[in-house]
Amino acid sequence: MRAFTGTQVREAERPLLAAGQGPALMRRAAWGLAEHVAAVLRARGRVSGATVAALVGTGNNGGDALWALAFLRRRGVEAVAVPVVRDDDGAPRWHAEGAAALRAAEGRVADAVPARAAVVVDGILGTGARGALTLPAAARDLPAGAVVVACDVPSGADADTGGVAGEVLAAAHTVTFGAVKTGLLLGAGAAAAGRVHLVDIGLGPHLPPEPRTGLHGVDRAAVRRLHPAPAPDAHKYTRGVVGLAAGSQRYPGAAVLAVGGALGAGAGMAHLAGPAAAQDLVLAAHPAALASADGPEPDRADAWVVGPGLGADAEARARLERVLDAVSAAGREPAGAPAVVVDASALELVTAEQLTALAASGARVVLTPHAGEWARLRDRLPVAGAKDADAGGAGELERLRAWAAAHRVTVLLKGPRTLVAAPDGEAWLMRDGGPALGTAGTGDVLAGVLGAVLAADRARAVRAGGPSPAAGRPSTAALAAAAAWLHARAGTGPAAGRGAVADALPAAVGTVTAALWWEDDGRE
Ligand SMILES: NC(=O)C1=CN([C@@H]2O[C@H](COP(=O)(O)OP(=O)(O)OC[C@H]3O[C@@H](n4cnc5c(N)ncnc54)[C@H](O)[C@@H]3O)[C@@H](O)[C@H]2O)[C@@H](O)CC1
Ligand SMILES: Nc1ncnc2c1ncn2[C@@H]1O[C@H](COP(=O)(O)OP(=O)(O)O)[C@@H](O)[C@H]1O
Repeated sequence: MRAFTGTQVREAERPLLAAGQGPALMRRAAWGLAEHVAAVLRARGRVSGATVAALVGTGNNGGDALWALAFLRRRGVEAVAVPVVRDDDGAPRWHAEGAAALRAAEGRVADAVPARAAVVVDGILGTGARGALTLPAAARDLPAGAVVVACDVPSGADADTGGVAGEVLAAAHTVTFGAVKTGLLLGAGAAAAGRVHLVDIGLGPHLPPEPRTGLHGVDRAAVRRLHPAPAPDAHKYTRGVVGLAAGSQRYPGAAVLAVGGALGAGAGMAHLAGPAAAQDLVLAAHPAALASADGPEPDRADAWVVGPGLGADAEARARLERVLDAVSAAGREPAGAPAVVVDASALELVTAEQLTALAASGARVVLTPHAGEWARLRDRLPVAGAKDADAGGAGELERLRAWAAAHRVTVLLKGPRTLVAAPDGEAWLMRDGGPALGTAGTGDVLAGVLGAVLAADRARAVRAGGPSPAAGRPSTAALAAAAAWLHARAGTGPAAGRGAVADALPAAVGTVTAALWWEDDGRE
């Protein structure tokens, strides 16, 4: 699934409208809307005899709602249209053909939503909305039991950004046309949209094809492609070696969690570079891991994870520098630079110059801040267009894109939903997971999972004859989204265990990864 801004969808519609297909598109959209409303009615009892009211605005969004009422009327529904704008002479200001269709179907017009309405369709505003909305009186006093179904976009939400500048009419369902709008997935718009249903109206061939436009969604099929099962002749080095500069005397546990994440996601080898306290704990928890002061030889690591539990002292800084040196040294070798995950403490330490050097080395670089780390990164390493703080939504996506582009790194922003943006603008949204993951240490596991996914990709590329990120290799942003999906699934599935989620998470990642890789291969 890929989501597009309302503006991109309007662009895609333009040639079809110019070719006179507007009315056909509208009827297709309205038919899909009517189908979903009928499904809501069926779930509540019956369709015929039920009352559906629509709040109808002045534009095509209102036109969709009027046509949908007309279709529903033909299925025995009592269809009531409530115009939200009237001209001085009292005549409703609305889509003339839609109104004619409703009249022909013997629908009614009223000034308020009847108390018996089982469903209220919100056809006030769609992608044509500009600026703040003040809800019309008829939208303020809806019957308590009525289910609100938004037509295309909840009125008041910006279809591009998910921002809500004024008031918004919250819906239980949004039936959207042509493509899912980014404003339905982000920020306040996502909260107001409820469940989103897509109706195909034939816009597909007209939507922008490039990966850097739109917002990609990640699912199981995508993750299977991005993090495939090891080849039958795989061995530990061809599956990917992850080096982890993690854990310190003060925070040794983070090393255990990060190494566990890497092993759970199927790394061929996970090798800790850390102090004795962290080494001991890691080996006690994961006998399969390696642990030493310096980690793998520079030419052995396919990916480095730096940061979990590193701390902020001079030693932490020196450990970060050692990893970055190893990466640039390896970048000069034929196999090319290993990937780097910059997480946790390393996000507080890394400098703009270091990011520039990493980008120049050709390494895949992913920074994994949570909201607090992200705010500090933007303060410490400011970028035009990434600074101003507004509430959530695609404003946030655009800031992420601007920052990623300026520093030429991929950024994975953690939180209740995970957003990934690449320097070229490619962006992914991962909405799996849940509050079960909101405990200390789960981010450390994610860093390890991401290290394993990136290491596997590099090892595959080296085996195939060259690590160049171009030709046929997945994008860094896609790999990061895949890692976030594995982590989220592990955190919410039955394998996650109860209570101390982070401790149980590496094993749960292993269960999810094994199911992803082996479940269809005919073995028990
Ligand atoms: N054009 C077409 O053929 C198609 C249109 N579609 C529908 O058309 C919608 C877009 O229609 P429109 O472009 O007519 O736009 P809208 O119906 O979203 O808005 C119509 C009018 O509302 C007013 N308005 C804008 N912002 C306002 C605010 N903040 N407060 C009060 N009034 C405001 C403006 O006068 C604007 O022109 C889509 O969301 C979709 O529902 C779909 O049926 C697909 C096909
Ligand atoms: N409410 C939530 N819903 C979904 N995912 C969540 C939620 N809260 C936290 N997470 C996920 O859990 C992880 C927490 O990471 P982080 O804040 O870095 O934890 P820590 O630093 O303690 O390891 C992230 O992957 C984040 O996306």
